[in-house]
Amino acid sequence: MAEALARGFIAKGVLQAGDITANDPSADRKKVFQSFDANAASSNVEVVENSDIVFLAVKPQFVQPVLKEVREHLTDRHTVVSIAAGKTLSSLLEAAGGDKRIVRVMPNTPCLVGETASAMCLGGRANEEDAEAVRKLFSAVGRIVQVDEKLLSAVTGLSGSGPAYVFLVIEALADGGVRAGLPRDIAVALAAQTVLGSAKMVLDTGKHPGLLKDMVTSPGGTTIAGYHELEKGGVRAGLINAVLAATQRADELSKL
Ligand SMILES: NC(=O)C1=CN([C@@H]2O[C@H](COP(=O)(O)OP(=O)(O)OC[C@H]3O[C@@H](n4cnc5c(N)ncnc54)[C@H](O)[C@@H]3O)[C@@H](O)[C@H]2O)C=CC1
Ligand SMILES: O=C(O)[C@@H]1CCC=N1
Repeated sequence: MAEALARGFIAKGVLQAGDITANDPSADRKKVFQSFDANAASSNVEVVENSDIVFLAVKPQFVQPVLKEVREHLTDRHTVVSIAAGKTLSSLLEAAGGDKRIVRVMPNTPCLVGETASAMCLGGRANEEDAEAVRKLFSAVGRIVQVDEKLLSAVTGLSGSGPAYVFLVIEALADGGVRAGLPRDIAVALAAQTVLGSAKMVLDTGKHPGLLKDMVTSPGGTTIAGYHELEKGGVRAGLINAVLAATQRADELSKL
């Protein structure tokens, strides 16, 4: 995620590569950052010393140890942004010290292509200036909304994890095309463009997705024949349950 965010911010010109300093215990991961001209640090403290906005993009179980490692170096200058699933503002503040400016963001991987769906909430002494700085970064790579922290697990279950569900849908649609005789590359391209175009119609028209579905569905036609199979297969309930299961898992992670 750190790489996807950094590459996205640079691609959209909201940061220069030289503005970014990253650390990772893995030498290979550091080389990835250097490959696009970001600075590699030799410690997390060095990252904090070189940055105004400090991103915490480690796995949830490493968030508290990393914050404790750098807390003495976090000053009034710093906005701390955690993207870790399930790590609450109160646990972040406890590890960082209560007087810090902390923002929780739940992004998703399409930030890499400038199309993230992200949500944020503010904690500690974080103020409107911090919110604006984070909004500026994430709006450059997609959309960001501000929500109450109690909704962040649901955001994680829907848009944080959601790209995986959509990739499954694209893969399965392409498999259907292959089963019906299309070459794989053409099937994947048509499936992905269909998802992209449909998503754009929802966002651009503001019309209810059910209404847009009805516009495709001719009486006695092809679409209703296919659509009936999706309902028989429980696709709708499967997607609802996926979001719910991931939301519950985010809640569980917040209690660990
Ligand atoms: N992958 C995704 O789609 C999303 C992930 N997230 C959150 O982002 C965070 C990172 O997830 P991923 O990027 O998927 O994981 P990842 O495992 O790909 O990246 C984490 C990186 O942290 C490094 N690391 C481990 N210990 C460290 C330390 N002490 N100091 C500095 N770096 C250290 C690891 O070597 C690794 O390169 C997680 O907390 C996850 O909940 C949030 C939204 C979406
Ligand atoms: O699977 C995960 O835990 C992370 C959080 C949201 C997306 N990926």
